[in-house]
Amino acid sequence: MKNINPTKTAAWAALNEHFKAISNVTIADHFKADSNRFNNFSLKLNPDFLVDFSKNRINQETLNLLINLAKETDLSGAIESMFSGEKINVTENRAVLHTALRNKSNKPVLVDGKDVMPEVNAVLEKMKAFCAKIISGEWKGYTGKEITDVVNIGIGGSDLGPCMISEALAAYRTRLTPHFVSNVDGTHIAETLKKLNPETTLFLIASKTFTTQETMTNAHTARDWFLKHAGDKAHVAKHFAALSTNAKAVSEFGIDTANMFEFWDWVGGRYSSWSAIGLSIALAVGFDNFEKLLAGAYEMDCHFRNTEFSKNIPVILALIGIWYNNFYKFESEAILPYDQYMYRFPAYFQQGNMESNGKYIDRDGNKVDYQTGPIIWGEPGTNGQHAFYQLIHQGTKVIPCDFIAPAISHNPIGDHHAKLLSNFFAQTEALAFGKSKETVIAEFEAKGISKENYEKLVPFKVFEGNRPTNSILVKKITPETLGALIAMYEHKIFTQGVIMNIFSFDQWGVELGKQLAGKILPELSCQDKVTAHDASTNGLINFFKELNK
Ligand SMILES: O=P(O)(O)OC[C@H]1O[C@](O)(CO)[C@@H](O)[C@@H]1O
Repeated sequence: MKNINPTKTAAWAALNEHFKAISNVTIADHFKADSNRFNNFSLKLNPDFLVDFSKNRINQETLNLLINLAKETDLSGAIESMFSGEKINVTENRAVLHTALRNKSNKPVLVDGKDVMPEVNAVLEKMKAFCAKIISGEWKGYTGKEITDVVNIGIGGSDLGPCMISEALAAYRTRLTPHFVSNVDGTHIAETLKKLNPETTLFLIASKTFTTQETMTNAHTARDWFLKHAGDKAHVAKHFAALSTNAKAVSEFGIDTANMFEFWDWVGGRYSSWSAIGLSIALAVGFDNFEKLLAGAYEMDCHFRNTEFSKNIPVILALIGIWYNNFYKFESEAILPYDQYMYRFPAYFQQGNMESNGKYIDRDGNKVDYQTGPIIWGEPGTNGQHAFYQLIHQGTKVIPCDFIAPAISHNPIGDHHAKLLSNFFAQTEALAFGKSKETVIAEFEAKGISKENYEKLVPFKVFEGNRPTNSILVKKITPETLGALIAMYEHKIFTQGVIMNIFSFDQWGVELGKQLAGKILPELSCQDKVTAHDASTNGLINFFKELNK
């Protein structure tokens, strides 16, 4: 990958000029100027997957200049570097190959001259066989009963993806009930264990490193709870499996490596749901559906790798994001799924995006003087409408939003879905076009309300509009569609990282907190007052100790 400061490119200078010329042009103006705007500013991955990006503050010139930026920063070269297994995660000296995990072409992908596909396929086969045994009930617990509940113990990428995907595909559930424990707060595991019978529970300890404090603490608590009931350590083999890259730590924990599902250091934690980390997904929705998820992601991978930038969905979404973050200085983006099953999708991409691109050091080790990753947040519609949309419509901050919806519901009850989707369509229309003063007045007058009674209310009821959105409308949230949607955001994040000249696949920013927590932990149980920190931290720790006396 070439290290190019995006702000030093000719495209950036041209974008600056273009921004001055266009910043007062509204989304409504853009629609007036182009009667074919919907067709010109929307793309399809396939007949069932549409991305409409017409309700943005862009025109064709904006896109052309942004595409020049992608070309000048060698996005094409970076895409090939990633897919072909180059060690683009430089600070950890690793390749970045989540795409190999769903490489349905099975064409070789080389890391250090070795094809990774045989290993990938072997683990998939092992997962398939394991799922078949557990789901069919052939696998029995220590008292001879079938497994009924699967508890994934992991955190971050070893939790958010498995949980989000298992929930998003809940309509495809097998007979197994999945549970997810992540927080080191003892409440999380305690409340989960209350619902479980040790005789019929399978624990999956999901940790790339198998050293993460939260996960190992929860795993030990789960094992203690299990052994309290089962007694004999030999029974652990029937009830614990590990998903990890660290075979040594797995066997030290007491899990038979026959029950270990391996992945590799070239799979980033937040990109690992496609690997053995996805075992809880495969158990929850069936291995065939897990494979369909991979196939959907592969379709998006092929689109991303082979499509020219002007028609490339993740690239266009990434460029629009850069445009807002850097030129308009809009700081956050909301992801708003109009699908209750997808309620964890925003949280998933909070990690996906913010852990990948929340960085102020560029690939040359210098501090950047431009914006890198945005703040990502969101909730499912329509709940968000009754919570924070007020600010999106009339606040002083502009928040570009992605609206995501399926045309067909898994639960077609009465007119629920029509109501849901009418809101989905209405919101992006309202955000883009708003409501003028004239319309507000006309509405009052149509109701026969006198000017004297409505006059003071008018400013509060005006919506200035011009609030940007993307709409992603798919036929149904199937495993394939979900796989494609996830891969779409992954590649958007990758594209932004490449252009912003940062390393998207490390996460050094999580280390300091872990390091300090390690120092503080023994201080919490010692008798003496602590004095080693700043006045605030000392004060807080000492007050905590007092409260615990
Ligand atoms: O899978 P592991 O090694 O337990 O790590 C869990 C999570 O911790 C992090 O390393 C940092 O919080 C994430 O990147 C990762 O997803």
